[in-house]
Amino acid sequence: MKSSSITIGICQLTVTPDKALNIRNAERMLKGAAKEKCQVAILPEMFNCPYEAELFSRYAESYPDGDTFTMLSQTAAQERMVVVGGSIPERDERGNIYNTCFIFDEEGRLLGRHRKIHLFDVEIAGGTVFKESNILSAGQDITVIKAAGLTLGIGICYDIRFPELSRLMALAGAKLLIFPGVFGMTTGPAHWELLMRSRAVDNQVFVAGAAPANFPEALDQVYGHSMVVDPWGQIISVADDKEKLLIAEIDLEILNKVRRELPLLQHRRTDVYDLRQKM
Ligand SMILES: O=C(O)CCC(=O)C(=O)O
Repeated sequence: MKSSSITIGICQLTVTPDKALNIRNAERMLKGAAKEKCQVAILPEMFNCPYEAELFSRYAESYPDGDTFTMLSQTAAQERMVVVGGSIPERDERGNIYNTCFIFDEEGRLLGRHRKIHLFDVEIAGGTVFKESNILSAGQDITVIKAAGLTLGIGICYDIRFPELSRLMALAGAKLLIFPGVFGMTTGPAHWELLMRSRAVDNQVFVAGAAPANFPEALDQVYGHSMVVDPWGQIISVADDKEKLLIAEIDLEILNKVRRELPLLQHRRTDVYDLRQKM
């Protein structure tokens, strides 16, 4: 492996109604990623809880208490690997519930936390109907952190549809954007790959999308297709809808080459338009 690159692993696991089983599965796949020498392992959105709004409150945990946090932190420390904990329902001290990604470093310490900013409130005729804001509160912060010698930007699922967010993360130095996400069978086949590749090309960054595997007995079928895209917009690794550990190499030489040859970010006309983070 080159010194300019790191290996990441996406754990595309099956999420069942059994929370304890989901946590054990996540631990098993994280350990599998460590065996493959991944420096960063990534779990999907809501990996401890089926994606059903009524269940979020029942499966929620308050940091630092809870079986999910304990497993994430211990596994990160035991395997000396950064763990990007997909997301879980998180309850704050006032009882609000967020869709939150917790990130742990190689010592098992909490590195950062991303609360999903854009809530998925949609009504697609003949397809998906969902109103996350009935149950969830929205995050207010943009999450860019340094881990494993790399700057990471984290968004969750619907967050990927908002190019401003990805651009702000890229401008803050993120070289790998990570989106745990559960796209269903309405928007998944139409938009998942398109969005991953668009954000990669827009910002000349690597993009990793971490989805759960499809669980045939689930109420709603999910699309799966975890993938990693390079800064040229090429898919370098992709799963189908089955359980899989997806490995990819993030080589910053590729990113630097793309940015050198096609200096998109330098060509922005900030004298004509501007984009600012508010808080
Ligand atoms: O944007 C989409 O099509 C899917 C988003 C979603 O399922 C979510 O944010 O939970």
